[in-house]
Amino acid sequence: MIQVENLQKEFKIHHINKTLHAINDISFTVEKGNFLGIVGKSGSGKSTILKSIYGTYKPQSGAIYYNSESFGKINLVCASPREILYLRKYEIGYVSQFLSVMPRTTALELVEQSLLETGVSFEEAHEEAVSTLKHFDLDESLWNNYPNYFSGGEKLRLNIARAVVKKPRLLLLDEPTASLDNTSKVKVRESIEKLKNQGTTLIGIFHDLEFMEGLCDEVFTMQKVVVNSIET
Ligand SMILES: Nc1ncnc2c1ncn2[C@@H]1O[C@H](COP(=O)(O)OP(=O)(O)OP(=O)(O)O)[C@@H](O)[C@H]1O
Repeated sequence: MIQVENLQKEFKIHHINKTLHAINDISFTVEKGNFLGIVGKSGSGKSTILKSIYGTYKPQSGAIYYNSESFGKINLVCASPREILYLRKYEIGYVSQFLSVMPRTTALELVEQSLLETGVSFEEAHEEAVSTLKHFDLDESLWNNYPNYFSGGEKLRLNIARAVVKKPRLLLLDEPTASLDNTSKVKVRESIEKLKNQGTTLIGIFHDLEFMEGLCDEVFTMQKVVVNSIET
């Protein structure tokens, strides 16, 4: 489903005149329906990999071949912004610890919108949104509130609900359980298992290794980067 080949991403830090090598020569493959866990020290480049797959970052070299339902085999490193937007809408989901909210949009509307943009009817979007929010135990009194002032855990559960409701083909998880209590973590785990059973391919970063136990099919360990910045 995903084949990452010799991926390299660097950032130019202009004010200190340095180039920072975030990831260097990363290669791995994820088969359809499998879950790859990425582990490694803080700053080793785990999020950079996920953001490169999601099209947020453009790597300097290497390739990310994704087996798309609509486009066939596509190299995400060279994909056009239009293709990336299409894939984000219909095929690839991303969950981070942070929720990006839309002004004057309630929690329920955010989850509904996620489905509406794929072309389903309002009734279907509403029904699915309600059952997903219930599944993640987001208190019903919050559904019609704006999420700006939600707690960290509430935002996170909403963020996960938004991605999961679409049942994406590929789901990228960037520490989605970071600020959750144990009960919520179990809910997330259940959803991941359900998605896996439905054939979703997953790549996830978790600091909580216990959480990954028995969930991942494979684990990719980032090597410690000894020197990752050079003068330019
Ligand atoms: N947009 C950016 N601009 C400049 N440097 C960046 C940017 N994004 C990431 N980096 C740098 O790239 C390196 C890798 O960051 P990344 O967030 O991928 O690491 P990580 O392994 O996910 O870390 P953590 O576990 O702490 O979240 C870090 O040194 C970080 O400072």
